[in-house]
Amino acid sequence: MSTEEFRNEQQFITDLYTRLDDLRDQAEAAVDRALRTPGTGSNQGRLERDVLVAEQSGLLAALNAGESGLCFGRLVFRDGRDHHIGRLGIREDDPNRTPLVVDWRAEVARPFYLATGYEPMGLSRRRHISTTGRTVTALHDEVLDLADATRTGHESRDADEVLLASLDAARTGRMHDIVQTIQAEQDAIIRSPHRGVLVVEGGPGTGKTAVALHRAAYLLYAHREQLARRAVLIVGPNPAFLGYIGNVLPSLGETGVLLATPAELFPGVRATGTDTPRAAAVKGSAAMADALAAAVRDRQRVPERGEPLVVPHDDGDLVIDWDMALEARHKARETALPHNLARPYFVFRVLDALAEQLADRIGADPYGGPNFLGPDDIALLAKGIAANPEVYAALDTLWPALTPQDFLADYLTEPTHLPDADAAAIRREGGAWTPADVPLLDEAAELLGQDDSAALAAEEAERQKRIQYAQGVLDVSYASRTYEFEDKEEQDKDASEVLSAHDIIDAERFAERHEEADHRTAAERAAADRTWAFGHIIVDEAQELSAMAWRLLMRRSPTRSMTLVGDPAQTGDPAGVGAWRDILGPYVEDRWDLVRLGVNYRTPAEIMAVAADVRRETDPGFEPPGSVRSTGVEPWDRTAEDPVKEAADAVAAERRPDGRLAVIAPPELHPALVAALPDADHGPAPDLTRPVVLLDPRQAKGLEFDTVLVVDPDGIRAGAPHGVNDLYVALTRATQRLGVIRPAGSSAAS
Ligand SMILES: Nc1ncnc2c1ncn2[C@@H]1O[C@H](COP(=O)(O)OP(=O)(O)OP(=O)(O)O)[C@@H](O)[C@H]1O
Repeated sequence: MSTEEFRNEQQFITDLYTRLDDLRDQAEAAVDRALRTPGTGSNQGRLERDVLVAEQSGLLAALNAGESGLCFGRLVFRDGRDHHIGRLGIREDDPNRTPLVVDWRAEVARPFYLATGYEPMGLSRRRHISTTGRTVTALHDEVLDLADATRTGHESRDADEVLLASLDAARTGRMHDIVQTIQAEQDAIIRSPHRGVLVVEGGPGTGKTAVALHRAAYLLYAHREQLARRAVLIVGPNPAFLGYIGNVLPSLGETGVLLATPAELFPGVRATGTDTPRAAAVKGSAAMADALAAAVRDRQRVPERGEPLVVPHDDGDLVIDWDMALEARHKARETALPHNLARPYFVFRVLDALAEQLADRIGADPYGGPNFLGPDDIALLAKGIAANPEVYAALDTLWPALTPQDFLADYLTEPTHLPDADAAAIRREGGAWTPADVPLLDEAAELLGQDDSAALAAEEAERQKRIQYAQGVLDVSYASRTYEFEDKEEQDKDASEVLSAHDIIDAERFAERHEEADHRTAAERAAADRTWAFGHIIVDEAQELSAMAWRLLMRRSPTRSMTLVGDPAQTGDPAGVGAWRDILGPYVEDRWDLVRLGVNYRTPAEIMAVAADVRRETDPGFEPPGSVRSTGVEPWDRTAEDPVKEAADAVAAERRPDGRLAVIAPPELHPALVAALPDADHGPAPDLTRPVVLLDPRQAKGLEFDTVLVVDPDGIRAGAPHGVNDLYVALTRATQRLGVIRPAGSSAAS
């Protein structure tokens, strides 16, 4: 080992952290100063201060994120260029702002991930720098220019040493970033253009999630202006998964991303209920869109023929009959507006017709001459009708204003436009919203539209009040100017040249200037806005989404800038669509790209062989992704009279002081397992950082553990509707060891 090489690198790292500390101190001081500044009291002053605080806080978060593994690589080019690569770009405090360390996302850093001996990309040497805290622990050099005879003493025999060490490391219950070891096939996906739809398919452990998250970080770096304003949405299958991946982007210095499950995408609704698999499948099916559209039309009623609505009125009864309502409904529907927005057309049409009706009755000439009433009289009659609350009550029964929540709750009590069996599966009186209801609420919101005319009118009234107030302020200023300037003009003729507020601004603009600006981040605003259009959407475990959930997501992405990652072989959701063509066809036809990841970084070959056998039972030609490593540890498979006790014994034997163990079992076994495993965390959102957790196969999706015990695989396989897929998921979660426990009497251990 060349100690000099090591010392030099350590010195560089030490200096780099000193610079990081300086930058951090500066950012902290800037935030502190801004917060202490008393502010001018003006909104403009407050806004500037808030923007500064937000900017510096963001910078501080990024600098704090860089603390661990700040610099992890170095590129030495044949032409003498020499760059350190890190989580963040950091520059010297010199007039040229010389880069000290280059951000991994910069173009110049690319050879770190792509260069090979065959295609060295101008590199003479690539170095991986491993650190613990601020101390360099290892250097791994790869010589890419074979003509270069210089040796540092850190040349690696095995180019994948750093990757394998990272794959072998004990798990923590939280996903970590992979910036130090991104592989070439992954790099190509991470940096591919952000326009259009990109589908990333790959078997278990091929790094789909890792790639998706690094892609988000890359896009925010490469298109910061655009994406920071519109925000990036990352959709994951469940809250435990989002917790598992939640640290990766902050560790890369990115905080402006919204992570959500599809069930969280209707602001104001928390979906805490559960559906039967059958109900979830029906609610997720594309047929629901037509059923809901038809159900909304059903709410646009007309009286039965010969059974008109009669509304008592001062000037005589008003009669809303079949003809009148039908014609008004036709006109309203002709607008092609959503239900609530078309409603005023219906209402005004009926009001006009009623005014005519009354005029005909009151002003009719018994001798057949023209109506006695003039336009002004008829207008007066119309006004009287429009002021009659009973008229509105009648109109409400015909074309009610509806909220998505009221409409859907009502629809679910008596579902229509569905086959009887489907309707029976989703029929429900009250109860909490379920995840499968959320896309239906969104669909309903689209069909109904929001009649915000009342809100807009209130806002306009508020604005007028502000203008009046501002006018008052300007008048006072003008009045005082008269005296002030008259005095001054006496003494100083130039004083009349001085401009004052009223010279350059009118009341309306003055009022607007004093409106409160919205200071929330784009991600925060997006979370609260159902109609937000995201700059880019990344969907993990995309095969899980139902047709209705896709409709919701596509509405959030009018530009169709999306990255979808998934594996149809792991589909578990009852309504999961699976095939990409079926999912995407309706939205982008065939304008989408598909890339495949083919190397399994998680599951050792020994475990993958067991998992692949399960799939081959239904798909004999099945080929799993090749594992990048084997551990020499064979999975075990036991049959037990008491599988719960066996699981408890196995947990005691298998658990390690560091690392994480998961017991994955069908939900029916959970009560007994909870009792037998008092230490294991469990429930809807288990704490994955605990040494032992108990999960059902659906919860295990996307996660990984050092050791996995699968209890009752046949029970999992028998679960509806994608039992084989669920078992496949369960068997592919381990990075080191797998044990399978079968209750006696189930199929024999293989
Ligand atoms: N280039 C890499 N360097 C280091 N670790 C990697 C790399 N690529 C993937 N990994 C690791 O492999 C494991 C599996 O990755 P990931 O969870 O992204 O796979 P996946 O394809 O989403 O799997 P699944 O579909 O089974 O959920 C993770 O621990 C991840 O950190």
